[in-house]
Amino acid sequence: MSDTIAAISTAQGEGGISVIRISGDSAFTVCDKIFKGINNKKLADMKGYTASFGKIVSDGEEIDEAVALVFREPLSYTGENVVELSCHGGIYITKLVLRAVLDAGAVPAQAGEFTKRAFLNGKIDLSEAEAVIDIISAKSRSAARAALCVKEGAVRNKIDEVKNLLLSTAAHLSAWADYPEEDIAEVTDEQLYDSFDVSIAILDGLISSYDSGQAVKQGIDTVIAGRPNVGKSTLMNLLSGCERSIVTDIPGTTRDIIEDTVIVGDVILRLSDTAGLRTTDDKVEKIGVDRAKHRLKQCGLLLAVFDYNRSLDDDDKELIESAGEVPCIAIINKTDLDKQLDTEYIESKIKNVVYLSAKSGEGRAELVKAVEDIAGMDNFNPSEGVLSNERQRQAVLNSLNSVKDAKNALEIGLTYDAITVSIEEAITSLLELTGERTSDEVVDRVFHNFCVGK
Ligand SMILES: Nc1nc2c(c(=O)[nH]1)N(C=O)[C@@H](CNc1ccc(C(=O)N[C@@H](CCC(=O)O)C(=O)O)cc1)CN2
Ligand SMILES: Nc1nc2c(ncn2[C@@H]2O[C@H](COP(=O)(O)OP(=O)(O)OP(=O)(O)O)[C@@H](O)[C@H]2O)c(=O)[nH]1
Ligand SMILES: [K+]
Repeated sequence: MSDTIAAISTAQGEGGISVIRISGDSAFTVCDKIFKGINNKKLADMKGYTASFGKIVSDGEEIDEAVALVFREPLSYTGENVVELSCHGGIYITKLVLRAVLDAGAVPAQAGEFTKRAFLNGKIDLSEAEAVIDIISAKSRSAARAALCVKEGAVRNKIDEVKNLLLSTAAHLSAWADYPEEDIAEVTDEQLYDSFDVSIAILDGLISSYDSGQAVKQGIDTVIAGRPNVGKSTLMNLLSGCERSIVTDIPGTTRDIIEDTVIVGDVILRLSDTAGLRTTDDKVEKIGVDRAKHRLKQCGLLLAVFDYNRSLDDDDKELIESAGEVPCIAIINKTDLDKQLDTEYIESKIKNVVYLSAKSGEGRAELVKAVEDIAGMDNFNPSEGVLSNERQRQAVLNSLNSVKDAKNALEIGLTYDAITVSIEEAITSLLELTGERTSDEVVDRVFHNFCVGK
């Protein structure tokens, strides 16, 4: 019998109400010691998914009025008996109620222990548990939507599909090999190729969801670069919707890197506005220019800004060259002014070109579209599953490689035994992802990232 655990599940701070969650075999008897329901109704006698109003009493003293929600195993978040006590929000009262629950026999929950129990009791798999963290930490609608899809099994379903396919293939192969005297239909090469190709397609799809998922969740490390005075700071302010960078008509206004996080359509950009790129004798400005050049070579997205109203110079050309090294959008700014720029040259060098007036906002929608395209948003379909972290990506990658090994073994005519070994490796990697076969260490690491009460 495992301990009955308790923790404050709402944020620490003053609010309307706070919730103390209690989970475990003795949740009802523990809470009945301190919760006095109206008409002396005992929590232990209540049906699951019902509520009672009452008082929290400790050492004969009334602490607060509260509502108790009862969940009966297995129908609860953790799969165990659960009581949720909602008391008046307030740090002092809430801690007092938690103390009373602990005095009555519960033990303090570890970080993520409720969700860990949900996992151990088979309510959710590891991908779904990890999605819980993503839901809590989501900073945009699309990040929240993606996390919710995963919580509802989008990744688990894909993995199950591949797993079942590979399991039946491996079973068929070994039955056929092990019981030659039985009347088992021979596995045809077509069937094998078919199950490998289907598996590869699904796993490939999951892998490619990862980068888009990261763009939605963590954001893309984005550098705004260009000659002095092209309008980089104005662009930054346009995207962030506030005056973040200093805009003046003096070239060389921005000298250090200014950072901000903005949501562009469905994508989060972690923007850095950099010093205008030019050769300079000013010592401080030169440091800024060097930093800008360094940053734009390692970013996830380069917004290379050009001035529609000025002709190309050597600094522009140097920037165009760097554009080949990272994902890049060329932004031709100040389209409200007369054309001086050789835009044909830029179009010939950089694939994604957007015409903009950062000052008026004209062209902003096209820029949003270009950013979403680069982040792969048109193929981003969270209901098809999004791998949410490196652990998941690695497991899928390992599985994918093993399926490819199996296919390769078939192509070069290795024995069915050799093929089966690769299929089994592929399955093992998937079981690690879902947590069906994984070490305590991995499970602990997953739940280590949770807050107490979740
Ligand atoms: N009060 C409260 N609100 C909450 C939660 C909670 O634990 N308590 N949640 C916590 O994250 C989220 C909702 N997630 C939940 C997930 C499963 C179950 C649950 O009771 N599942 C049972 C019963 C399902 C059924 O009746 O069909 C089960 O899966 O067996 C409850 C909440 C957000 N809101
Ligand atoms: N007409 C017009 N002027 C613009 C536009 N965008 C920016 N400007 C003006 O161009 C000047 C320079 O803008 P900034 O945003 O400071 O340019 P910057 O590239 O950050 O400049 P540095 O800090 O020198 O690198 C300011 O006077 C802006 O108002 C635009 O789309 N149209
Ligand atoms: K400027």
